[in-house]
Amino acid sequence: MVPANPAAGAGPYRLADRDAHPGAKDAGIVARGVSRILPGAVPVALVRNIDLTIGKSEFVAITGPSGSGKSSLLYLLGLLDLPTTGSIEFHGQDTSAMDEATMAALRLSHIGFVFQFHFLLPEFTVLDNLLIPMRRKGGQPLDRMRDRAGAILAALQLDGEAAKRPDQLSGGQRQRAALARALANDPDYILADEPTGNLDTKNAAIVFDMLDRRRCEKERTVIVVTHDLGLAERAHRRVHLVDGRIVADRAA
Ligand SMILES: Nc1ncnc2c1ncn2[C@@H]1O[C@H](COP(=O)(O)OP(=O)(O)OP(=O)(O)O)[C@@H](O)[C@H]1O
Repeated sequence: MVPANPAAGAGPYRLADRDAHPGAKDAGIVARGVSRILPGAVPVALVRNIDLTIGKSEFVAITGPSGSGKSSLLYLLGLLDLPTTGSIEFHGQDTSAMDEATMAALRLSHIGFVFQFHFLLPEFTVLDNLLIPMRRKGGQPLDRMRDRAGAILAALQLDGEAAKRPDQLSGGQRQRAALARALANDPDYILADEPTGNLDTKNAAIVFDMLDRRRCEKERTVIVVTHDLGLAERAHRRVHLVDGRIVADRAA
């Protein structure tokens, strides 16, 4: 149930602009007949024959039972893994024939990925974890990068933790730091694997608000894999997987 005035916030999450769902008309990531099969004596199909179009400014939740292929699909959509059959089109470009360097450049500029296990670099501070991808992308002076990183951290209520290393943070702070890093290069697509998993209500609400604000204010696309019914209910579209196949794809 979504409050009539989302700003009133009836639950842990507030949705800023639920009715602005633009549908898939401005297609950004298109999966066509995508399967991912691990070879072996008994091949394992992670996802099977997926057709999916995700457009600009959508907030999509990928749901399904454990082992249904949600993370595998997210990795494929985020160009972190390659389909065994079928193709992924990204911004109108077929990625099948791209080399790894081109894919890496696309990821660096356009995709922010929040992993299920944060994968922050343990030997660097939180601030440096944001500055590293920024410097790899380049294009602006270090002072500007620092200001931007500081603003992202402040928006996620992490301004006091910038100089800490990941092992000095709480679980919720680490999860938020991982989201901050994913946002460092202001990606067009934010793909997050269980971004609110194991978070308390307050931390989950901070994460959700940040994701929804990016979508709303900057027309970014958000795709989350989640078991969190609260988060899934507030997405504009829910794609449900069972045994690696899409069994439901519904606008909320
Ligand atoms: N490298 C791998 N080798 C063998 N099996 C794998 C591998 N990666 C994933 N799988 C299997 O593929 C299936 C899909 O995995 P995936 O992680 O995509 O599911 P999921 O829906 O995200 O699960 P969860 O909700 O538990 O995170 C699972 O049965 C998993 O055990």
